[in-house]
Amino acid sequence: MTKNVAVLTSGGDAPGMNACIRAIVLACERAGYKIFGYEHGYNGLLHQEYRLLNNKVVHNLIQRGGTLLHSARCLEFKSEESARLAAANLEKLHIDALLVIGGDGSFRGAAHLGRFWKGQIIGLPGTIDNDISGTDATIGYYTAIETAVDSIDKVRDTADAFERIFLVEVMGRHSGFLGLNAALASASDYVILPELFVSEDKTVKDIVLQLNERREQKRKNISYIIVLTENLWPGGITALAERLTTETRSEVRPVILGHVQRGGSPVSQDRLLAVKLGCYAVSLIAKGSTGVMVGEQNGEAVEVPLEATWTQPKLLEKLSVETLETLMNNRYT
Ligand SMILES: Nc1ncnc2c1ncn2[C@@H]1O[C@H](COP(=O)(O)OP(=O)(O)O)[C@@H](O)[C@H]1O
Ligand SMILES: O=P(O)(O)OC[C@H]1O[C@](O)(COP(=O)(O)O)[C@@H](O)[C@@H]1O
Repeated sequence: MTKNVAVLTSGGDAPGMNACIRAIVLACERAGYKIFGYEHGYNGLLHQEYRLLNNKVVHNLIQRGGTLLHSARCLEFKSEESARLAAANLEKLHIDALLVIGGDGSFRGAAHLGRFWKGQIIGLPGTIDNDISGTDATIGYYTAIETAVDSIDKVRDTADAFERIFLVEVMGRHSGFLGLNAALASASDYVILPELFVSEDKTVKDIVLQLNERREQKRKNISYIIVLTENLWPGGITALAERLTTETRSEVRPVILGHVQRGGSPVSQDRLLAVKLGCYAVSLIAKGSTGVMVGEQNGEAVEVPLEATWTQPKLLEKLSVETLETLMNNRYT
């Protein structure tokens, strides 16, 4: 049966969102569905800002960063009035199913809309933070690790040349996946993550202990790279850099990687996840699924209730944490 399907991207953009849009469009065409793209996240739903999508529009798109449909944060969407307006706009276009590519905030928005609209709603996890329960990885996460590792490798060159200590801030919002895996893959020396954080004093004491032990063993000046997850240190990276400068008796330079981590051509792991989840989400439309996010767990496609994506805790991988302790944070203890 022919259906009208709409897709939007919402919240922080992530590399691979375009690959996902492409897969959705091609899978919809194959199923005989008409496909609409709402622009600027939930703002597009409120202002009936959309375009028709087809295979020509998504040609040569899989490798491009950002999102063809643009993304946005739309605070007014949290109100009942906005959700009712969005529902009315979807009705006007006779949309049967809405696919939302975004993070946990976008899924809260999707669940909110679901209280006022009877169409099918399916979420697809798109965020560099990998902070969504119900899927092993999120679209954009692997590319962000690559970008952070590439940047830390460059910081290492100058750190080694000057035998300096660097403090590198990575994104992640309140989650340590990006920090943990970027630090491991770049052979950083210490990593500060929300999931393992005990206190400021303990962290500083640990770093000084590890650093001094390393200095003792090498019997010379050393370079040292500490990775810090954003939004964690009271007073921010500058406050920590100043404190470490005092306590290590060496100049500690802060570097914020920032939005660089959201850009770039998606690596193949993100493209693959994006196309698999895009096709799977479209296959669920005929089945009548709604109020779910699609994810990948141990190589299998899964549907999880939208609410579980933000209510269930997502734990760091045990093996990665153990490796971190051996090679980084507890290396000399
Ligand atoms: N509780 C909520 N109710 C309704 N809409 C929400 C809610 N939380 C977030 N949203 C919508 O989802 C958008 C994206 O959420 P945000 O948390 O900024 O990003 P992400 O989806 O990447 O986590 C918000 O700008 C808003 O439009
Ligand atoms: O671009 P903004 O609005 O400053 O948001 C920054 C935040 O967005 C992210 O890059 C992505 O987070 P979301 O995918 O949850 O939106 C976070 O890592 C970061 O904290």
